[in-house]
Amino acid sequence: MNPVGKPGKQGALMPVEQALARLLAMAEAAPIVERERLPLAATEGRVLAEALVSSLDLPPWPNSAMDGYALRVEDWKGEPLPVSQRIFAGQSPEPLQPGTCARIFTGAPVPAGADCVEMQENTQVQDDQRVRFTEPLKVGQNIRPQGQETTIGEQVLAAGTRLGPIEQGLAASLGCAELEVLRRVRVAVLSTGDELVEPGRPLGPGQIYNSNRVLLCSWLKRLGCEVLDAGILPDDLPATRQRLAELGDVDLILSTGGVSVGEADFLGIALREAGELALWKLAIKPGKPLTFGHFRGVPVIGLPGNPASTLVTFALLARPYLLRRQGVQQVQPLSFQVPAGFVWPRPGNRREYLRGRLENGRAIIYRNQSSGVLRSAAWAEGLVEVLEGRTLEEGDVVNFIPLSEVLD
Ligand SMILES: Nc1nc2c(c(=O)[nH]1)N[C@H]1C(S)=C(S)[C@@H](COP(=O)(O)OP(=O)(O)OC[C@H]3O[C@@H](n4cnc5c(N)ncnc54)[C@H](O)[C@@H]3O)O[C@H]1N2
Ligand code: MOO
Ligand SMILES: [Mg+2]
Repeated sequence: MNPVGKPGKQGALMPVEQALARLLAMAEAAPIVERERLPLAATEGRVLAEALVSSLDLPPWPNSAMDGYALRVEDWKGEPLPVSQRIFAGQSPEPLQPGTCARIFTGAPVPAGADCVEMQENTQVQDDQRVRFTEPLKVGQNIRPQGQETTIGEQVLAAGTRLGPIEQGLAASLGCAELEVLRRVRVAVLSTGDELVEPGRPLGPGQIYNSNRVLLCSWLKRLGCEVLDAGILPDDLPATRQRLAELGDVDLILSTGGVSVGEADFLGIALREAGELALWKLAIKPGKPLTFGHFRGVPVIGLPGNPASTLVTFALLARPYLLRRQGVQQVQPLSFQVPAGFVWPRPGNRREYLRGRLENGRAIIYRNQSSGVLRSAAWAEGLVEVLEGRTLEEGDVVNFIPLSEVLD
C-alpha cells in the first residue's frame, strides 16, 4: 500500500486520483485559519473566511424592469388612463391614485397600488396626455419584486469562495464595503540545480536559464499567494537540508528539480532523512517523481524539474492543494470531452497530459511532447488527458482541460 520507494528503486506508481486525494486530505488537515478584513476592492483573488449573508432584500423594493407606465390591471377597462405622477430611479413615489397610471422608468420603485408595468412601446399617448394600452396586461408583468434576488438572512456566498470580479460585484450589491478573508498562503519557491542561471546573466558551459522560478512565482501570485522567492539551491545535500530548515516560516515550500533518482537529486533524500516523505512517484506523465513530504513540520512539494513537468504537476496537484488549504471546495479544473485529432498508438503506464489545442473541434497535440519543452505549453490551449493503458484512433474521445482553468 505504501507507494513511497527508496531512491533508485522502481516502486509502484500511485494513480493520479489517489495522489490528489491524499494531497487534499493533507491540505484539509492543515487549514489556513488566520483572517483579515479587507476593503472590498482589495479582495480580488482572496478566499472568503466566513459566509456572506445578506443584510438586505435585493431589490429592496419592487421596481420597474422597463421604461413605461405603472398601473393596476383592474383599472384598465379600455378607457385611456390619466398620468398621475412621474417616477424616476432614485425617487420615492406616492401611492398610485386609483383609476390612473404613473409614468415610470427602469429601476424606479413601483408605487403602492400598482401591480403591473407596461413598456411604453405597447402604449399610445392621446392628445390629452392620457394613455391607452394596446396589448393585454398581466398582473406582475415587468415588476422586479422585492427580494427577487436575495432576502435578508440568506447565505449568498459560502465560506471558502474565491473572490473574483463577479463575487466582488455581488458583495457590493449587498452594501459590503469590507470582507473577511483568509490571510494569503505563504509559499517559498526554490529552484534546485547547479546548472541554473538567472536570465540576464551570460550562460556558461553546461548551464541553462531558470524558467521554473518566474513561472511558479507569477502563477502563485495569480492564485493569491504570498511568494517568498528563495532563489536557486545548489545540488548538494547539506545545502538542501540547511535551506529547507531556513525556510521554516511558510505554509509550503515549493521546489523544482532534484526529486528523481539521479546522484544530484537531493530533495527526496533530505525529506527521507530529516523529514517525512508522504508521496513519491505518480502514474503521471510528465511529472512522475513528484514528491510531497514535510521538513520540520513544514509541508514541501517537490515538483519535477523539467519545465513541462513542473507546469503539469503544479496545475493538477499543487494548485488544488494550495486552494484546499484555504477551504476552497472547487479545486479541480473543469474539463470537457472532445474527439482526438491525433493517433496514440502505444499505451503507457502513466496518465499522459499532452500539451494540445483545439482545431476544428478536435484536440491536436504539439509535435514535441518532451517534458523539457515548455514551448509546447505556450503553444497549447489545454492539456489532453490520455488514460493509462489506452491507445487512440482519430475521433476517439479524450478529456481536454483548458489551461485557462488552471492559471488562476
Ligand atoms: N533513471 C531515471 N532517471 C530519471 C527518471 C527515472 O525514473 N529514472 N525520471 C525522469 C523524469 S520522468 C523526470 S520528470 C526527471 C525529473 O527530474 P528531477 O525533478 O530530479 O529534476 P532535475 O534532474 O533536477 O532536472 C530535470 C531537468 O529539468 C531541468 N530543470 C530543472 N530545474 C529547472 C529550472 N528551474 N528551469 C529550467 N529547467 C530546469 C534540468 O536542467 C533537467 O534537464 O527525471 C528523469 N530522470
Ligand atoms: O515524468 Mo517526467 O516529467 O516524464 O519527464
Ligand atoms: Mg534529477
